[in-house]
Amino acid sequence: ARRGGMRLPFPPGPPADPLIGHLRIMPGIAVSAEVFHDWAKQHGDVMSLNVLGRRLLILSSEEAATDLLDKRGLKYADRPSFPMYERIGWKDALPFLSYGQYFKKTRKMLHTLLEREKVSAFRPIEEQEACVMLYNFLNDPAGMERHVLRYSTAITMEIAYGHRILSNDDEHLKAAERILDILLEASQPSLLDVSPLFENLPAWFPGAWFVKYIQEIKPRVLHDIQHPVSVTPLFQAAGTAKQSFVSQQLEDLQREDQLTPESLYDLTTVANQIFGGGSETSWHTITTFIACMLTNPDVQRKAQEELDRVVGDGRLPDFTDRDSLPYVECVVKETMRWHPVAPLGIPHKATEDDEYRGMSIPKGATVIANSRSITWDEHKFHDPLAFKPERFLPKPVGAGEVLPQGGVFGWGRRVCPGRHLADNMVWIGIVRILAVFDIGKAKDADGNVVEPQIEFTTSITSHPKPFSCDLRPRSAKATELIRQAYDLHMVNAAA
Ligand code: HEM
Repeated sequence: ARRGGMRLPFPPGPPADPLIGHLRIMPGIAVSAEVFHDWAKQHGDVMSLNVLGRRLLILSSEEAATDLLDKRGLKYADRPSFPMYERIGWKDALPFLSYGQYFKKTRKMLHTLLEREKVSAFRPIEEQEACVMLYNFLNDPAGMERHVLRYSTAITMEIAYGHRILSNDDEHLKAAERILDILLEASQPSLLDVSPLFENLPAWFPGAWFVKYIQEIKPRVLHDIQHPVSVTPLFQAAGTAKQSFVSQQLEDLQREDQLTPESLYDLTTVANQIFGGGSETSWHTITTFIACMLTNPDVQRKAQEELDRVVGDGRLPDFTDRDSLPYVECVVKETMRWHPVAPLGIPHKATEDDEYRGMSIPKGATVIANSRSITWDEHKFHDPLAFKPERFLPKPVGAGEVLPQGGVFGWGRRVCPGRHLADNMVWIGIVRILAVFDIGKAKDADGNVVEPQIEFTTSITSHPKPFSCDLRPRSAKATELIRQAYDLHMVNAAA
């Protein structure tokens, strides 16, 4: 961009090499959010990097991200290309789609299902699956990770496909778990980031690991996308299909005589976003919450005091209690602030030249809003690294701080379409765990307390590395409640 004949400067950044730019100092994806956060302290909340001639913009404040990605949403609605994700079978997955007709079509299909007013219809599924999670915690506390994964996967599977997960061995749980591994593996830098021409390298060529990887993983990925839809007509024919996004869409298409290979493909792709987008993210959030309770026992106690006071011990909390549980609400927010599921969000791309605060943003620049900086902004949050839910309570009881929604769910035209569903899934899961379980430190075989080490595995999303904890029902009454709720669920499941 130019002003008065003068070329505007690019936003500042760390010193660059004249030829390869910042390539040499670019951090790996696992630590990018932290490194960019540090750089921003020196170079400001709008930084730019040059990687082999490509411009990368890092926004490190809510203001900058809102000004560009929200207020000028159309200019930043595009995505850069994700060469590996596109080649392993996710080329039409909404998070990675370029802005255009197909994006608009699939986003609308998803939006229609997930609007704020519509998602309350899924509450019974969420409440039920929360009961299953509690029951699994009771019987197999060491398997906590898998039980949370089952919780989030079961909800999205039922909403998307009408498939009810009734066993810990259900194959869709493996598919959901696989997404975490694939996101990690396929986000490693590869020659494809430099040029698509490398796609044609022979698999034995040095550095061409991705050729074999794509060959191996793509059939798996495509199977995971197509399989749940391909079996739906069988369930429909047998009369056992539950109402779902897919069954509803299939019925509509059949009635309107619009069921074609293309419309079936679109439907399959969109349904996979509910499953792929929803199960991973809620799984990470609830596991992160458990890690935070382990390391912040005072917070846990305070939330439980509120629950005991408002709900008592005679029943499990449900959605009607939400407004009466302000501290629990803050715990959920603080979990999302303290460690956002997507530390760098998902990158956007500038579709035209732009200018901001007297600096030039060139067309084609990749634009990242660093959630880590935005939710740890010391101008907005006192003691930002500490886990302090009361920061969100109004003054004078709390600090009156506000959670930047964008730092959790993203921005503008690419804002997470599943955020209202996610909000419900995460809240009911967390509140029910708090109501009936004490999350404490585990003991080793010799009876010594294991001090928790909470670390994260990070690619585009971030998940706590395995940690041990002691999940203990809060009372005999709590155990009874869990059993009763589960029995009721099984009766309903059989119906
Ligand atoms: C705690 C749970 C969740 C978190 C923290 C989360 C976070 C995000 C973020 C940060 C983005 C990127 C936004 C941007 O580019 O600016 C995103 C996109 C997306 N999310 Fe979520 N999400 C969650 C749950 C869900 C659920 C439940 C679904 C589906 C049912 C979902 C589906 C999607 C899809 C399809 C996109 C891509 C949208 C696009 O590119 O236009 N997410 N999410």
